[in-house]
Amino acid sequence: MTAIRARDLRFAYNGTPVLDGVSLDVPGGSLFTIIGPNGSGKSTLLRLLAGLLRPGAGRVLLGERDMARMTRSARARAIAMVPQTIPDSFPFTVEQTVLMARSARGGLLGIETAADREAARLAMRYTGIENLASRTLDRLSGGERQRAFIARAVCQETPIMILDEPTAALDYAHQTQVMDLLSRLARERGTTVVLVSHDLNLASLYADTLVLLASGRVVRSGAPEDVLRPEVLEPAYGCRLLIDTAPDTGRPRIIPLPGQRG
Ligand SMILES: Nc1ncnc2c1ncn2[C@@H]1O[C@H](COP(=O)(O)OP(=O)(O)OP(=O)(O)O)[C@@H](O)[C@H]1O
Repeated sequence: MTAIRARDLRFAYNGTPVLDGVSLDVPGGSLFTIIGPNGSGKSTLLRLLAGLLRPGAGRVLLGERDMARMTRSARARAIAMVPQTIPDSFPFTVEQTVLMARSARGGLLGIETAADREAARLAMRYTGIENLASRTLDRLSGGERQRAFIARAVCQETPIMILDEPTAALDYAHQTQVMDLLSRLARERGTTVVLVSHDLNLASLYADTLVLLASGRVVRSGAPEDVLRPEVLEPAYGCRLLIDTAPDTGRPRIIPLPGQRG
């Protein structure tokens, strides 16, 4: 089943084109990763898929529903979004932040039910931040703050979760913890997870489907071994890459080489 269908999406900021006819199908209950060089339009594409931006042309369909016709609250019940930049001056505790997800689902802010608090507790446990529940976000490290926002998205209990570089501020242990968690959400709850990542090795390990974007167009999409190939990646990124197969996982392993591509 296809959870999200994008058809010929075009988008420009103040007349400068950024997406130039992007079409993709995101399979339901899978982990879908968008990769590509800086400025290729990945965050813009995510914001269109989340309904936070309107395409200049083209359509986004959630199942059979046209995103352009959905109300804001219908979108909030369908999609949870974890943004790329997480504010560092955020005067709320971790628990309050996570509970905000319930008002996105239609509850009232500040009037949480026991079920809301239980959902928040579970989301914090899932993301390993239960012990930080009463700390305010401005007193957390970048990685802890990132996990608090992921917990908020988990607590929203939506069928679709969209995350912009969710592992960017995390050390190796927390990168794998977050990616294991997102994989579990896809396998156990059937959540459709769409994310942007610059970490091609993590993408190789965890993505069911990869899409490579360059200059606002889809260059290649498919299984990691079909996309993570030197002849595909090197022209897109403009650098040299050594790609082999990792002996223990059998997945493509990507090592950047010094110097630019000729
Ligand atoms: N609000 C904005 N106003 C004008 N131009 C923008 C805006 N946001 C992004 N852009 C431009 O659109 C292009 C695509 O940006 P986008 O953030 O979608 O790329 P990206 O692939 O996510 O980049 P990165 O990997 O660096 O995060 C860039 O050239 C960027 O400068």
